[in-house]
Amino acid sequence: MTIRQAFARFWPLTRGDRRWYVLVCVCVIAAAVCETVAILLFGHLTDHALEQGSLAAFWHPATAWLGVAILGAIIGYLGNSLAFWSGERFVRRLRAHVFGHVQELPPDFFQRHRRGDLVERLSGDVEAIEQLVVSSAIGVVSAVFRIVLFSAAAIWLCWDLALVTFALAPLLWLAAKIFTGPIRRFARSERVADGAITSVLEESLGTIELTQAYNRKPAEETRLDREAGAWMRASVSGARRSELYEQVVEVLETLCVLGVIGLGVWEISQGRMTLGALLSFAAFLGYLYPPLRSLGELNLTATAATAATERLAEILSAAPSVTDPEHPVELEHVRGRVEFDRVGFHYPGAGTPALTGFDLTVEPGEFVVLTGPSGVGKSTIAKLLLRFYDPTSGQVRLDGVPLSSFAVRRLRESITLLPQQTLVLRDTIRANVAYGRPDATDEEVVEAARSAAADEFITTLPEGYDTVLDPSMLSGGQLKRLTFARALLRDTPVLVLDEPTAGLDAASAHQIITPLRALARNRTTILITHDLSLAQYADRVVALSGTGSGSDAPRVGGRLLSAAREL
Ligand SMILES: Nc1ncnc2c1ncn2[C@@H]1O[C@H](COP(=O)(O)OP(=O)(O)OP(=O)(O)O)[C@@H](O)[C@H]1O
Repeated sequence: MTIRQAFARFWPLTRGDRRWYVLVCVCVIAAAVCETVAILLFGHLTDHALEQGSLAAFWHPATAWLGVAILGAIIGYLGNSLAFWSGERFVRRLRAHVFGHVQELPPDFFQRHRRGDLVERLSGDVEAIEQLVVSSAIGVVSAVFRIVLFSAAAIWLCWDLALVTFALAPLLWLAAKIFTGPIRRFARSERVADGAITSVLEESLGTIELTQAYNRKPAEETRLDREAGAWMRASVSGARRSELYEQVVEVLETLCVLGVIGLGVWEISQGRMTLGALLSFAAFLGYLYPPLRSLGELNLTATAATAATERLAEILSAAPSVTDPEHPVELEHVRGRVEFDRVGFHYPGAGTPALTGFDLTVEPGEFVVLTGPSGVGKSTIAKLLLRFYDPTSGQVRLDGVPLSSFAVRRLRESITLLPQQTLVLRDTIRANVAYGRPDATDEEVVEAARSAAADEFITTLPEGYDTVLDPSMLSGGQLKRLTFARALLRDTPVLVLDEPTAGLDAASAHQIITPLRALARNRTTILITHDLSLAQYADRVVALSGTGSGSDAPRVGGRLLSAAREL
């Protein structure tokens, strides 16, 4: 991606803030004008006060110089503060934009990308793009204006000396051009290595018990060291190139200063120039080189930022797997009839289908246990019902209407999923229970917790419902009951539970039976499990065969009495 493409990709996000950038540019220009006036006053002071030794000639230009310096300082302060503020605003907006997009992406996207790398893209890469889109853009305007202003003043003072100075500019550009390619390469490697380091740290800290129990400390350290080595090589090589560039520029500048002084001495000896004019000219040179140099450096910064741009653009180009229809069907009074009609599904990029020709109808209020061998597609059925994906063939319907006819948000308001993993937040117990219904009253939260048999252990915690949850302070069964309370509070007509007893010992699994039945009461419930002891509570058991199609297990009086035997 070129700088121009990278800039064009993210510039539209600055809409609404551009007036602030214009104001920053105005401040930068005003500050440069103040500097120019100050330098001219310095020349005047040299010729009229210093050379003549006249104190009377000192006061007037000195007062004016001080006034201009104070004005320049105020404008500089306002401009720089505003530039910083608007840059950070852009970072915030860009991060929110990418984060909003990431939240709509399907589960397989998160399986393909390491979480640490995504975190790095949302933090470091976002800031690098700010450098390109806001700071560099303002920097270019500022540098160009200063160059024009100081050049005009230098030409006005002494045009032949100015020509010597300008002869150097193409050399500076050439140097920047030579160094751009390698610096960009190293910047890209550094960004990738940053992501890899965050991933290793995140994975390693997440599995710390496994690491300790299996004595894998040295292996984990080697893993981090490998990524850190790649990062260090890229970082040091990039810094070396940048430093070399700086030094080359220094030498070029010295060359030019010597040329100017030599020529200036000759001009003074010929009586064509005063000492004040030469000193002013040298001061303009001092002011002219930083913006000239910063143009080259901005090119390098922007080049380095394109690596970050590519990484964020990759996220933004990943499309959500489902979208809302143009005219969504309104969902009111959902009864909860769920139908899978000849459903086939292929995960993006997978070689074999996860489901083929799957049929299942669950009547409103029915409690169905879904079982079958591992990998047969049970969790996939839950994902299709929540519309994380649309089926590749066939249809999933709710109350007879295809799921794709509903707005995704509204559909998910009617279905509650309890995923296999017990997901809790580091927040209060109250906030955890009310996660699916933040507007619930305290009474409703307590009521849900009571029905889920969670109230009994919550009230023994030091601060009851206000205790900030640390998952290690509760048992697996208690955490599960907490998520049941969360689901109860949502009170949706359809409920999907994915392996609620997975990871629980027999005693904990037994503890969740009563809350589970409370949860399933009066709503369409699909319970995915390998644990056939749960089958006795269901109206029906559906066993998925290896081909992915469903078959109803025999029922006795509407209730399966010995599920294990029948299956
Ligand atoms: N994101 C994915 N990309 C590609 N293939 C996938 C993805 N997720 C699941 N699969 C595959 O789809 C098939 C069905 O997976 P699914 O998780 O639905 O099975 P399951 O019956 O729930 O298994 P288990 O009982 O072990 O949880 C499996 O072969 C699995 O490897």
